[in-house]
Amino acid sequence: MRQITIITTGGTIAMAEDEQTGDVKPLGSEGLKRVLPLLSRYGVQVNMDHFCNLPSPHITPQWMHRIGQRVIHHLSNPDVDGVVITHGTDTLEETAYYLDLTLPGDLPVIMTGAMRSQNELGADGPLNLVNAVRVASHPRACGKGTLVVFNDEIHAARWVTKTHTSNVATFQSPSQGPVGTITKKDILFHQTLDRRRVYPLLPPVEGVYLVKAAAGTDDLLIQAVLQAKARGLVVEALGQGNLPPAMLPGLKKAVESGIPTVLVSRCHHGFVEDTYGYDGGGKQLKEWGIIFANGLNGQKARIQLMAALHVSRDPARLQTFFKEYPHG
Ligand SMILES: NC(=O)C[C@H](N)C(=O)O
Repeated sequence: MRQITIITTGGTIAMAEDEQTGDVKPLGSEGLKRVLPLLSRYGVQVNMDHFCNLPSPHITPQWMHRIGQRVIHHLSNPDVDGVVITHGTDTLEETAYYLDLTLPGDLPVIMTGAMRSQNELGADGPLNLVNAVRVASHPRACGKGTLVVFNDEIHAARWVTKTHTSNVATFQSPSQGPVGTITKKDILFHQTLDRRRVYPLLPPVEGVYLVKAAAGTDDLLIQAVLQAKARGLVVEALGQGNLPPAMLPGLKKAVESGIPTVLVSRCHHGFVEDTYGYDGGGKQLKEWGIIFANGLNGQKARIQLMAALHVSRDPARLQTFFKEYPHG
């Protein structure tokens, strides 16, 4: 029998709907135990660690670090073959990516959750949990970094994102597609994944801000970031990595005052590049020393910067980190 530990952290998978009001509220993960006997047919034995019970908008980077330490604690037990983490879906991709960047070792670490709470019609938590445990106990899940199992699909932490507010097929990897599929009888991996960089498992550096560009936006929010003496800045730019000119004065000041600044695109596919030579175009931003992230979305680039700042604050070095671990 393979042995898998489930670490529960909360989210809708640990919630129930109030029959009077319809509000969905935290309940606890005890109800999930009901599905565990199903797993013996797959030759898996499961232990549960009820670690915390938070809606995922309450998960902070500090919590991500605590979850990472908990994973290491369980994986250091030689009898444990893999870990499943249940988590709210709203910030699941950020925790998954943090763990992907920081956890050493090759044993499977699988994250899952639910879009419908435990007593809602068509609740997806039980199936997602059983599937996640099946993947965690599969030898081919080793060495792939943190994976997200949801709605019969397996996604890489580096590519997956929440795409729908309520649909059970919310987790998608827009640029690459899923890395695997779960059928009733089988687990099929159809993409290879290699991990390139592992940052130290330290509490993520606080004070890294994410600012989004839109048509005509100015530098008001960047000025606030400057005043806050931020440790880092991620700017979600337009298209291939271009900004409205009114954002530039604050941005230039941020770069000149040594705040490591990372550029991503608000597009779901593709890379930011120094293509355009007009005012605010990517060429100018590259010349200023802004770090270009390869196909990462804004929230994940922020997580990577929070982890990478433990290793270096030098924009040129950080640029190599963001390049050598491509995501698009
Ligand atoms: N489906 C969910 O888990 C959403 C919930 N708001 C959470 O992230 O905790």
